[in-house]
Amino acid sequence: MAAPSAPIPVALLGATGAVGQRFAQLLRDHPWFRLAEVVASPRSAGLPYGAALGRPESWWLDDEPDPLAAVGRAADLVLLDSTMHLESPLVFSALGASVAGPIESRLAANGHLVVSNARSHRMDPDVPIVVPEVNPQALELVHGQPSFARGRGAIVTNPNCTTAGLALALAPLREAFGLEAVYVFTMQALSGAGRAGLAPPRLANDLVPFIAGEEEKLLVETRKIFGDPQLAVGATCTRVPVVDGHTLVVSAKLAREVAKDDVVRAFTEFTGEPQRLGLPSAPVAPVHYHHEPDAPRPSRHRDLDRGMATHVGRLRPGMILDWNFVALTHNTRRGAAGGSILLAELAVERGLVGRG
Ligand SMILES: NC(=O)C1=CN([C@@H]2O[C@H](COP(=O)(O)OP(=O)(O)OC[C@H]3O[C@@H](n4cnc5c(N)ncnc54)[C@H](OP(=O)(O)O)[C@@H]3O)[C@@H](O)[C@H]2O)C=CC1
Ligand SMILES: N[C@@H](CC(=O)OP(=O)(O)O)C(=O)O
Repeated sequence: MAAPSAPIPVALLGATGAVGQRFAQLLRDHPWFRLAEVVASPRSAGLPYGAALGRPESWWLDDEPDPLAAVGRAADLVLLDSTMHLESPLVFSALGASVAGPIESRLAANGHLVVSNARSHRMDPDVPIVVPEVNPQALELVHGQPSFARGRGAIVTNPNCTTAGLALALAPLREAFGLEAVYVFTMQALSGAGRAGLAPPRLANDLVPFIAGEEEKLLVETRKIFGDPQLAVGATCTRVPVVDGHTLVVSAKLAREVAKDDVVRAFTEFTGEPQRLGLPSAPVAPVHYHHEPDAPRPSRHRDLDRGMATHVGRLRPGMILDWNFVALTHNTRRGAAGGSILLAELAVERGLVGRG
């Protein structure tokens, strides 16, 4: 498709949080979108965005230490309160789930397409959870949303950051061989817990073998993305002292017997609609297969292909389920802000932005 004739103005809710800052960084030079409105809590509203980001313990992107350079011209925008009227047709939400639900619903009713990272609406029957390479057809669900049917806006979501990486790693196997059951053990980065995880004192020389609600979300969101309510998905989720990048140890039972070469080929040949359409944030390959014995590792692999791919390695036959492997995904790029921006590009391509 042709790029929009002029950049589309976008609003960003939760602009000061860990995911919001990643959005602003990724939007700085985006060819289709221009960050025009930034929204945060009442404690930040009224401040220039750059000044809010410069407050002590306010900047969370370890890979770009200067907030003003990271967000560019958006530093001059004044932070709005979430009750204020927004002009932008496209709204990205990086709000905490405790406040996101009603704010996102009101904006959709007012004609905005809301692309949300929050879990608040993910499991609503008429709200799609979309991983653009895996289930782009799910965008059709918006036609069932009352606001959309009235010619107004809609809500679309990307999954939980762990689910996003799991779905990308499983999709090639499911597509090529069929998938019957999955067990996943996760080692999740500190940035997954937002500023609560990144603020000092950071977890060190320790791990936390529990993340509230995460194992349940992995089950229900994976089933919804694959449209398979029977899929068996077991999980144990842990927090480890890595800043960015969720690492998953996956065991998968396939619907038929296959050789290792076939599995590797399924990973390496997997591609999707973002690649076919040449969307600006699409990774060259959604899944990168690594042959080195100690790959993938967060520090070496999470940023490859702009942090938008899932990295798979250590593939070997399993004693309990058919195949074991390790999958790594950048949680605030592909798992959050980058995944949302890719989804918004797909929504633009489908004509879902600017109806209201
Ligand atoms: N971190 C990750 O890897 C992932 C996170 N998510 C989801 O993304 C969302 C954001 O996460 P994260 O950035 O980590 O969270 P943070 O806690 O770092 O940031 C929360 C943001 O919400 C704003 N906010 C809080 N209360 C209000 C309010 N009443 N009105 C308007 N804005 C408000 C905060 O503004 P202020 O600074 O003014 O308080 C801040 O900008 C969450 O729903 C999370 O579950 C999803 C996938 C991955
Ligand atoms: N729970 C994830 C991040 C997150 O916020 O997930 P969700 O958007 O599903 O609440 C983590 O801790 O790494």
